[in-house]
Amino acid sequence: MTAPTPSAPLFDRLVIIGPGLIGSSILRRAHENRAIARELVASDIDAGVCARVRELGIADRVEADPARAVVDADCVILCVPVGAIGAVAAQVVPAMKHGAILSEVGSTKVSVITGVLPALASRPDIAFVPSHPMAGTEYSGPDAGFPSLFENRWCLLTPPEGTPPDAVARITALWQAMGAHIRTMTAEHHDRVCAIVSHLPHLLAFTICGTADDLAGETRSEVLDFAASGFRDFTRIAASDPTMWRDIFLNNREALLEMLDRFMADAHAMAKAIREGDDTVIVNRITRGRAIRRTLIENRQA
Ligand SMILES: NC(=O)c1ccc[n+]([C@@H]2O[C@H](COP(=O)([O-])OP(=O)(O)OC[C@H]3O[C@@H](n4cnc5c(N)ncnc54)[C@H](O)[C@@H]3O)[C@@H](O)[C@H]2O)c1
Ligand SMILES: O=C(O)C(=O)C[C@]1(C(=O)O)C=C[C@@H](O)C=C1
Repeated sequence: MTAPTPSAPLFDRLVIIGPGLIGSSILRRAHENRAIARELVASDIDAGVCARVRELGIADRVEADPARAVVDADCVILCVPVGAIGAVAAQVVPAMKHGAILSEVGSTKVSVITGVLPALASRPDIAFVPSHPMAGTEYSGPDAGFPSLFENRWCLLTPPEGTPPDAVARITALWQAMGAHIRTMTAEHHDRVCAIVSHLPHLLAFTICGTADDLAGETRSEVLDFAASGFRDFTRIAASDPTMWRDIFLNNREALLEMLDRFMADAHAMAKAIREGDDTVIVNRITRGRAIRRTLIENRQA
């Protein structure tokens, strides 16, 4: 009796451009589970990041030149800030092999897809499958990543119309191997959803920290020293990377401003209720917030 042949890995060569928090987490998981890719290659614009990824031993090969890194890859995932994705796609696409898959993990989608499409115009053989893992932390860089980052988290796919279903199925399998659950949607819907559940909360956190800090400066008082856990929860989010968040805000401008307008209208309604002593409006608003938190906790436990 012959031993069963182990099934081939999902990808022969998987390339991560930008092995920071997200890219290095993908590498770590794929390094642990060799059914994901036979060979892992990483490339970064920052020589220090390349050196650190070599030290960490989470890629089989590290290339400073992204065009060299992607040669013969089955799948290339761009894990760079949103504002750099289009330019990096233009650098790597001409060097990609026939029939390979290009993916990216940007936090916004409409402008990212618009930015990548020109690079693909002369390469109809390359399938493009944008993805967005709804997982992260306030830390960045290759040391911040960890293999379980995507476990039990959503990963949103926004394949443009006409993307070959086989490529979507392979990127789905990749994220499932990362431990994520998949949802497919249009880029426009993605950007509106992320504007309210991710981008606006970050905007509020950056702003409230700035307001409190200004107040401390103006009154020369120690307001921030007394911050208890409520304010500290905001400061965790506000500690996120400035380049990443500048790019997200500027690249999801319309949806973010729409959600900000809605939020400001609701905040004004709350201010009016407080001014007028309308306890029904106040209590209703707080009760809704509490119910949302409880539902999230129950769903995560399920
Ligand atoms: N941090 C999160 O919570 C989170 C979650 C989901 C998606 N994302 C998205 O993932 C992407 C990466 O985010 P991150 O948190 O891993 O960032 P990060 O800063 O940890 O890593 C980004 C890496 O990209 C490199 N880079 C930047 N420009 C480059 C270029 N032109 N060519 C090659 N490398 C380049 C940087 O040197 C860095 O090593 C962003 O698009 C972000 O919007 C982030
Ligand atoms: O947990 C965090 O610190 C995050 O900011 C992660 C978070 C989010 O807002 O939930 C941030 C940006 C992403 O595009 C996806 C996830």
